[in-house]
Parts: sequence; structure tokens; C-alpha cells
Amino acid sequence: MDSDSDSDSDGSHVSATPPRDPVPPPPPRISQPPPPRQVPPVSRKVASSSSRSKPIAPKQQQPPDHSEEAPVPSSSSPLSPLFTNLPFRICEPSNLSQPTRVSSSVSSFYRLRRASLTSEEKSTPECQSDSVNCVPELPQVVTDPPKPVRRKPPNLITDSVTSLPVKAPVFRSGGEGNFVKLNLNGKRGKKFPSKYKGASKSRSKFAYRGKRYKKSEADGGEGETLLEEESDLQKQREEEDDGFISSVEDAILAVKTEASDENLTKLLNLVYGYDSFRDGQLQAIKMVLGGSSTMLVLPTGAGKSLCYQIPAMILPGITLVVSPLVSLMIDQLKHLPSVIKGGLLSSSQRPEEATETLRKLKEGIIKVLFVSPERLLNVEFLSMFRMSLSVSLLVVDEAHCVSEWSHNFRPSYMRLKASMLYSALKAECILAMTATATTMTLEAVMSALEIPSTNLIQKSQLRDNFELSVSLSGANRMKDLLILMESHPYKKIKSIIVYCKFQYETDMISKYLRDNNITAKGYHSGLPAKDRVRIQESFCSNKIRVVVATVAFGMGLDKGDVGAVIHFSVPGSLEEYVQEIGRAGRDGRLSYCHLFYDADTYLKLRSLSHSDGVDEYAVAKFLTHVFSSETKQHEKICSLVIESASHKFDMKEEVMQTIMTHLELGEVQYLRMLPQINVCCTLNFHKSSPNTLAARNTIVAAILKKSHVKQGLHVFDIPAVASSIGFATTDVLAEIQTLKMKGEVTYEMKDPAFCYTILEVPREICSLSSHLTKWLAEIETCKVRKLDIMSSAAVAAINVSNTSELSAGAKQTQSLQSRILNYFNGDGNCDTPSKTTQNCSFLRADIKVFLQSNRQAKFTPRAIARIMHGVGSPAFPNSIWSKTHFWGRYMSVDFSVIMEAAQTELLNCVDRNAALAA
Ligand SMILES: Nc1ncnc2c1ncn2[C@@H]1O[C@H](COP(=O)(O)OP(=O)(O)OP(=O)(O)O)[C@@H](O)[C@H]1O
Repeated sequence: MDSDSDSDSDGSHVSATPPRDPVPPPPPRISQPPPPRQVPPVSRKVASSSSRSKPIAPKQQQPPDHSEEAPVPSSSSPLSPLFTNLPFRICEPSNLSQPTRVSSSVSSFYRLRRASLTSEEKSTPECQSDSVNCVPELPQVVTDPPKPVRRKPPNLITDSVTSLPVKAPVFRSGGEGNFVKLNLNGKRGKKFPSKYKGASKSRSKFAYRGKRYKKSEADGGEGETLLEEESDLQKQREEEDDGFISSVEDAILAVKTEASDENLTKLLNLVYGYDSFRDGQLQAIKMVLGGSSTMLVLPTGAGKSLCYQIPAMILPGITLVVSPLVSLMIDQLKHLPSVIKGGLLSSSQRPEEATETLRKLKEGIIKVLFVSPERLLNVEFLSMFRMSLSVSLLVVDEAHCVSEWSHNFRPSYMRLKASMLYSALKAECILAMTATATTMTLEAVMSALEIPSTNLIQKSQLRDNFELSVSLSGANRMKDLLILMESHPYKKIKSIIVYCKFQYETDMISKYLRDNNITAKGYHSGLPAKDRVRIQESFCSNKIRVVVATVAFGMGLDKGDVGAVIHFSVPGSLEEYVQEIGRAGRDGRLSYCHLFYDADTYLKLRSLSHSDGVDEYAVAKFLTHVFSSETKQHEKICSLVIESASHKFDMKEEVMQTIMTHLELGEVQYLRMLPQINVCCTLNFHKSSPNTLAARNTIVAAILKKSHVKQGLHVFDIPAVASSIGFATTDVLAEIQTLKMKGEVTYEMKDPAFCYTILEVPREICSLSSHLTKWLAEIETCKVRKLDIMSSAAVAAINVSNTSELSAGAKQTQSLQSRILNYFNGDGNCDTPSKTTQNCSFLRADIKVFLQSNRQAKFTPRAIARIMHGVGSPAFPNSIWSKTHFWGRYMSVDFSVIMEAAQTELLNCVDRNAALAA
């Protein structure tokens, strides 16, 4: 497989349908519809009065830190044998402190999971023996778990990295299992019995009698008596739950009357079982309850979700949560406390599921709705809010995605401009949340969402329970990984994530680990959704010790006892690094994060950073096509077939989407984007004749007019049909679907396309394309710089381990921590010298030979530079061009240097051809 083509850039392809619950949810018990709005008496000055919250500092250029800089070691440099430079503290287990026990009242959770199974499911062998197999594949759209979950784990995560060196290690034996919500063991119940000790009297009684009942029934004994007892217990349980719900209602009412610390803490304790809020949580909740839009920056695993869940219980209207990944939404939906009814809407859902969610939303059953940015601003969705629903709070999760200067910019997030959100959704308040944003990113996000600089709550972006280490690696990286995993402390850690860059690596490494008796599975976005769910759940229930994954795994993963995160390759940025190590130590205990630094991989990733770059004339050609003469009619629905356009303009789909979104949301609104659909439809009429149907159906009549007949089938363009009768493309699609249900037609769709209508034609395509190209070039440069900064931090940590008195582990942790904190507190733009070469004597000669041997192709300087860097593009795919002798040969030479040389050689070539022709 080609390495760059299967790189998981960000996991955005991850999509899965939410799990379907085996039993239909009981009707909601919390008062519905939502009570009338009562604004709690919270001071709106909360943010400014807090000593911790601070306004965004003005942009600061980080001084270059050359003292720790080192030349990138060549991959051919000899490897230090058996990790002589491994920075771990090697201690005998006897010297280590005992694992911190986290008390967790899990019996109610177990009961909840059991209760949600039908009796047949409870008795299936899978359910008895393998909880993973019991996990439904298709998640249910609306959560309505039958029983409340009450847990009481401690508040372990501290707020900031203040004291260095790192805390004394708390030895992780791994025997405690998973203390957090993703634990699905509850289905099987085998791992929990010892924990029932701490459960309430009535619950342990229930668990015990349940067993007795089964046993005596099997014996053919006193079934009836036991049935009575069981029904008594059922009643008792219901009374208990009614009591619980009314206590929650009372606590909610108390907060509505006065949103005091005490009342909020009572509610927290009742619903979540936690004794206190973590740093930043209370402040954020009060801000939101007071109606102030807020930017919340807390480290990974600090409990950001709670900052919208609690307000959602209090505020009268709906809380909308925008998330970048469907898998993330599913996880968050699953983890809502039972007293909050949740739902999900995403573009990957089946229409019936979406309809059901919309119905529940209208009926007031759903209080928290997770929605993708694409869905959020679609016309149908918006009209529903305009007509009947009120949005009390709009949450932008992973808010850094709004900014093009973040590591994970999403064009669809550009749609979340505050002006649109306030006017289209009438959202009363916005809460933007992230764990990883530089000052520059925060400024961009807050400006887009119109959050005042005084409303920033920002804590340290790094937890202090990581031991961070880096070692130099190379051709023997897999062996190095195995040695690491067999050495202390890794060999005792029960839950480990290994991050790598390419999909093929996940399979290769997991197989290698399995061959060496380590239970491991590969995970990447190319796997079927069903397999991904299964792997994640096996990992969460500790059936798999190691998951070897691309970036597609882990965002939002809340498994408390992940004890180590290992980076098989250097991450693309410090943000990515912090997000990924953030999967470890969420239970507050010391966790270990090791990074294998390999210069070849760094160069390869640097080359890949150029795969989104575009040239001005390509952008101009693209714009000319978008605004071509056929598309200019007012209200005409235009379409751009993605695959052919991508090939024609040599632009990746995401780049075209970024440009289109900019044309919609930039200073001038040139166009309006419509839902992306397959535009080419081939229709086969079965029952009635086409003309009979057309006589009573406007859409069919339009289809007959606009289609051509090929082998008896009608082939047509959906936007063309829709435009001709002034309908939306979705109306045409819905009608075809209805006809199919009636047995009238069958159809096939192809050619996914961007659909849009033109609002204004740009007066000067040239200046617009120049502006767009400059902007895209800045994004490209920003991406490369982020990688350089990450690489430089890793190299500095390797070098620093030989230069001071501290132990290697502590020195490296300290070095990486300070780099990370400086980076996030500055504008993220530290001056890091590039590690690529600026000149190469044979480059021009090689380009010349390359051009001569490929006369038939139409190259651009960028296309040549990509080939020399071993990066495929839509018009020059790896499958064909990786066969050339020059593929990836100049990876170590700066991309712009190759582009320049290619430009000169291409001009020489044109001159030579002209001379020959003359
Ligand atoms: N006050 C608290 N006391 C104890 N545990 C808490 C508290 N608040 C949240 N938690 C727990 O912390 C864990 C992490 O919470 P959450 O998933 O919201 O983190 P996050 O900040 O969104 O992390 P990430 O950015 O990595 O997704 C959850 O298991 C949650 O229940």
C-alpha cells in the first residue's frame, strides 16, 4: 500500500452509526417539556473576577532556542544499542509505592447494563463469555438508559503543570481494571464482584437474590416465591430510582433559584458522584448559566464535558453540541448521565434515524443534541429551530478546528461563525472548548465565535502526571518497540496505545506484537465501522492490552487506566502529541509516554505536509470553472463532480472544499453551499409507464425532460432536474426514494459532487485566486512549521538527557513540558530552523532527465516537486508515479528549492521545443 495515500490525516473519515439499544427506552421521567426559562442569579462578572482567567496575551514571537537544538540525526547513524539512551527510571517494583486505589461504586453500572439486555441476550453464550460481542453494532440515536448511574471516583486530576520535576511515580499494576465509563464489563459482570463490597445494602441484596432465583429455577424448586421476591425487589428499585430522580429535580430547582457553589456541588455529587469540581469547571458552568459566551481551555481528561452537561440540566432550551467526529459524538452520547436525554444527528445517519431524532427533538424529549457542523447549518435543520425550538447553549467541542492555524482545521467548522449561529439558530450562549490551542489559534476561534477576550478560562494545557521520554530510533524501530514494552515500567502496564502514522503500520506492528505474545490489535479509519467499535470496546474492557492505531483512534476516548502511550513516529505537531498522550493517565496516576524519533519518518511527514499545496493558476482555473457561464443563472443549482474536478485541477477534495467554503463564508458571499449528493442518477421504471407517472408527478415529468435514455434506462443529472422545476435536490431524491418504496422504480446513483448556487460572480477572478492562494500557502507553511517545532522539541529532549544532573526521565519530561507550555502560551510560531537541505548539485540534471523521459505528461513545478518528494496527488497518483526512478529521491531537499529548479527546467524545455519547432 502506498504510504502517503493511507495516512490517517485526522480521523475525519471515521463514521459510524450510533449503537442501537437492545431494549427500547422507557418514556422520559424528568419533567417534559422543559420548564420555562429561569435565569439563575449568576453574576456575569465571573470571568473577570477570577484570578485564574486571563485575557489572550498579544502575539509574542518565541525567541529561538538554539541552545537545545541539534542537527537531525541521520537515519543511517548507528543506533544506540538496547536503549542506552532510554530515559526511564528503572526501579525495582518493591521500591515503588502501591497503586492508588480508586474507589468506584460500580454495582449500579453493572445493574444498568444487565437491565438493558433482554432475557434472551442475557443467556446467550456471547453475553456470558464475551461482552464485546454483546455490544450492539448500531448505536441507538437517543440515549435513555433505564437506570441512573452513580459513581463516586475521586477528583484526581490536578489543574496545571506547576512544579517540576515530575511527581513521584505511583506504580500502576494494571490490575484494577477500568474505572471510567467506557467499561463495558458490566454486561458480563465477571470483573466486578469484589467491588460490590462498597455498594449499598439494597443493591448487594438484589445481586444476591438474582442469582438465587436463577439457581432455584434451574433446580425446578420454589420458582413462584422467588418470583414474588423478585417483583418486590423491582418495586424497591423503582422506588429508589423515583427517589433519585426527585432528588435530582430538587437539586436542579435549587440551582435555578441560586446557582451557588454549594448548590452546584450538590447537583454534581448527586448526578455524577463526585465530591468537588475540578479546576475551571465551576467557573465555566457559572459563566454559561449567566449567559456569557465562554472559551474554555482545559487539559485532556480534565472534564470539559461536564461543563455543558450541568448547564444542560438547568437551562430551559436545548443544548447543541457540535463535534468534528461521528465516533466522538457517539462516545459523548453514551456517556451522558441518565438524567440527561441525548440524541445525535450526523450526515452519515440513515434517514429513518434522523427522522426519529428530529421527532424526539420536537417533542422535547431530547435535551442535549450532538450534531455535525454540516448538519447544523443545513436549511431544514435551521428552519426547525427558527419555528419552534430554542437553543439555550451551543457548544463547540474541539473548537480549535475553527481556526486554520490549528493542527486540525476543518473547513466545515468555518461555518460556525457566531453571526450565523446567533442569527440562524438564535443561540443564547456559546461555549467553545479545547485542550490544544496556541494563542494564535485561540484568538482566531474567539474572534470567529465572537467570544470577548475577558471570557477566556484557560488552565495549563498539560497534565502533570506524565513521564515523557524520547529515544532515537531507525530501521529497527519495531524491535526497539518490543524491547521497550518488555522493559520496566511498560511490561507491567495493562493498557497501552501505540500511535503510528500510516495504516499499513498498524497491521504490521500489531501482528509483530502478537507474534511476541502481546495481545494487540491494529486500528485505523480504513477498517469497517463495526470492527472499529469492536476493537475499541475490547480495549476498554481490557481484553486487548495494546491498540496500535493511527490518529483515528482516541479522540475523546475516556478510559481511565491507559498507562502508556507510545509514539512509533513523530507526531505532526505538539498539539497532536498532547492530544494523543492525553489518552493516558486519565485516572490521575502517573503514566508513561515514549516517542521514537526517526529522522526518515520526519522527512516523509514533512514531504506529506506539501500535499495540500496549490498554485495560483490552478486556483484561477478552478474558480473559472465554478463560476462558468452555465452556472451563472440565479438560483440554478450547480454541481462539481468531486473526482473529475480533483483530477482536472490536481487538487485534493479537502482543498476544493476549503476554497468553496471560503467562497461561501469569506468577506463576500459568492455562493451558497447545498448538501453534497451523488448527482448522476440512472432510473429504471417498473410498474407504470414513464409517461403515465409523469402525468401525475411533476418531478417525474421533469426527469423525462432532462434525461437521456440509455439501454432503456433514464440517465439524468439531479441538480439539473431540481433547478428546472425550482425544487431542492433533496426533494428530488426524496421523491425517487418514495417511488422506489412503491415499487415503481429502481435506481442507481453515482458521482458525489459539491452542490451550490451562485449568489455573486466575482468581478476579478485573478485577484480572488491570488488572495486564496496566499491564504492556502500560509496554511501549508503553518503545517510544516508545526512539524518542525514538534521535531525540534523531540531532538532537544534527546540531547538534554546527557546534559544535567537529573535522571534521564525527569530531564526529558522537563524539557518536553517546557517546550509544550512555551508553545501553547506563545503564538505557536517559534522560530525553528528547517532540517531540509537548501541545495543539491544533481537536482537540475535529474529534473531534466525526468522531463525528457516523460515528455507526454503535462507537469507543473509543484507536480515535479511532489514526485521528487514521493508525494502523490490526484493527477499524479502514487500508483503510477511511484514507479519512476526519481520518486522520493529528493525528500531531504527543501520543497520550494525543487519547485524553483523545476520551474527553470520546464521553461528551458519550452524554449528547446520552440527552437526545434522553428
Ligand atoms: N469533578 C470531577 N471529579 C472527578 N472526575 C471528573 C470530574 N469531572 C469530570 N470527571 C471525569 O473525568 C473524565 C474525563 O472527562 P471528559 O471526558 O469530559 O474530559 P475532557 O476534558 O473532555 O477530555 P478530552 O479533551 O481528552 O476529551 C470523565 O471520566 C469524567 O467523568
